[in-house]
Amino acid sequence: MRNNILAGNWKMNCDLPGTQSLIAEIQAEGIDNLDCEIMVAPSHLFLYAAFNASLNSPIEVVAQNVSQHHKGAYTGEVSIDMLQSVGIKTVIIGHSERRDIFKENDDQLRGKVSACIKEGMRVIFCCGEHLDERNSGNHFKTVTNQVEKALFQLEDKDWKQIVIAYEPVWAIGTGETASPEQAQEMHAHLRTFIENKYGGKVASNTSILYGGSVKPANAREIFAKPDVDGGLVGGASLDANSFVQIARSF
Ligand SMILES: O=C[C@H](O)COP(=O)(O)O
Repeated sequence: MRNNILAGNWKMNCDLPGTQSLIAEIQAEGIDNLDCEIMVAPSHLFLYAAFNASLNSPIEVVAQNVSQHHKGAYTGEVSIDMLQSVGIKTVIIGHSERRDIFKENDDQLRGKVSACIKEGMRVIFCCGEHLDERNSGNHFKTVTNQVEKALFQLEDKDWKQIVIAYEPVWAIGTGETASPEQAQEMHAHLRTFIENKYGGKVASNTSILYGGSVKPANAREIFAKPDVDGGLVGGASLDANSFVQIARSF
């Protein structure tokens, strides 16, 4: 049985006081009886503070990225072991900003996913097409390729640690949301793609989140779709009231 999940990706926003106060504001909105897991992804620098601020609440603090290397001469990188040592159990991998701006490729993402799974981390794996890929009718192929290249080395049992986030790049931070029908169509396509490789049990137990300009006004309609199991939210996650409104939209 798969879970509903709402994850807030804070990207490169919020300093230390801002991180602590945003967590306190989310808690103050009243989040004890939500019908979803609730996660926030602050900057690496403030993960430990965020982890401490979230203790005794349903909020899980997760990381925005991780190195595929375990230790050594990788200036500026953060390892799985470092994340785990400050209480982090889940990491976002393959966000389109990591792919497009920082040129992370399928091989690196596959390495990151494999390393995380081996070390017991949960992974929120992002995939999504650019506008030209959708306009040329290649969006299904683009997205299934991303999933195949980074995830299809995994064994059946590993999928308990995988969450997928479908984020059409043209809908990220643009105010332009995929319609609920477009989201459902891609999520169903992905689930069938996973089923063809791993079988119905793995496919039906994998949470698939939608990301791209999710806000309180559109969340309920998107989350109502049968193959949409929640959201990965950027901009609207930086406002506690909006974020919790979205969390109440399941
Ligand atoms: O990780 C989150 C996505 O990039 C969506 O961002 P957004 O909600 O600001 O469009």
